[in-house]
Amino acid sequence: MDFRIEDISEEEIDRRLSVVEPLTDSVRQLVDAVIRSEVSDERLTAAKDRIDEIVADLREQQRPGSFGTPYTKEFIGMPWGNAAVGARNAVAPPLHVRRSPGLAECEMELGAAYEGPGGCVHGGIAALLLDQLVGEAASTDGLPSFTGTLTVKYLRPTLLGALSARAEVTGREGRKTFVHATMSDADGVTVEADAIMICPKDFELPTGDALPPPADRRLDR
Ligand SMILES: CCCCCCCCCCCCCCCC(=O)SCCNC(=O)CCNC(=O)[C@H](O)C(C)(C)COP(=O)(O)OP(=O)(O)OC[C@H]1O[C@@H](n2cnc3c(N)ncnc32)[C@H](O)[C@@H]1OP(=O)(O)O
Repeated sequence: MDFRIEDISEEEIDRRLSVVEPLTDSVRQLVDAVIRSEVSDERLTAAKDRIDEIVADLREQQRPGSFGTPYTKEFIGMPWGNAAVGARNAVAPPLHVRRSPGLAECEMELGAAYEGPGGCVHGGIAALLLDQLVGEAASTDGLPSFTGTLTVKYLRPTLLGALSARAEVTGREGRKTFVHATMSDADGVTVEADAIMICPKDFELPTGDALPPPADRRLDR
């Protein structure tokens, strides 16, 4: 796991987010526009050329590998490449997760980029988002948990649009945390999941000069 420390202030995090979040949102718009565009083939080809130019520009300076999850000394994580919540990741819806002890909740808007069956959310996307949420619920005490087993039950089709999701810890047993999660539309639960989350055997929390107690740690931005 990547736990590199980046010694920056919360103000600096906010400054960086104020730059990358609008960019990521524009890329999300681009993805949606490409999926649904009905302009001519010539205009699609011209769009490709313009996008290729932007890609070449961004490639001039690239981080090797993935983004990872850097932490500040105060233990604020920056999982900005994360597939479900990453501030720099246009693949992420993103989820803006609210956490309290043993609980993680969020609302989201899933559009054309998340389609599986026509007009409905892809089952793998629902599983991805619930996986993130069970991980966040299991980790509200500051210790990370990996998904050991995730069992997903699709109760009825989830239409694309406004949705909410919730994950709640239902029990703990040694390094194992049990979490129940649901995804819902306006008419109720469409998908439910049960997870066994496991804190890895040899995991040691990184230490920081000003490491706050677990309950006060902000796990990510
Ligand atoms: C800097 C700090 C950060 C702070 C906090 C930040 C958090 C901010 C939120 C992040 C949220 C991200 C959410 C994304 C969630 C993913 O996507 S995680 C990625 C997908 N999961 C993986 O890649 C996990 C891959 N597997 C592994 O790494 C290892 O198999 C595991 C799961 C860590 C377990 O390994 P281990 O510690 O060696 O486990 P082991 O000692 O064999 O077994 C311990 C217990 O667990 C049970 N067990 C083991 N494997 C399994 C399994 N697969 N299923 C069920 N039970 C199992 C065993 O039976 C045993 O039970 P008991 O005998 O104690 O009753």
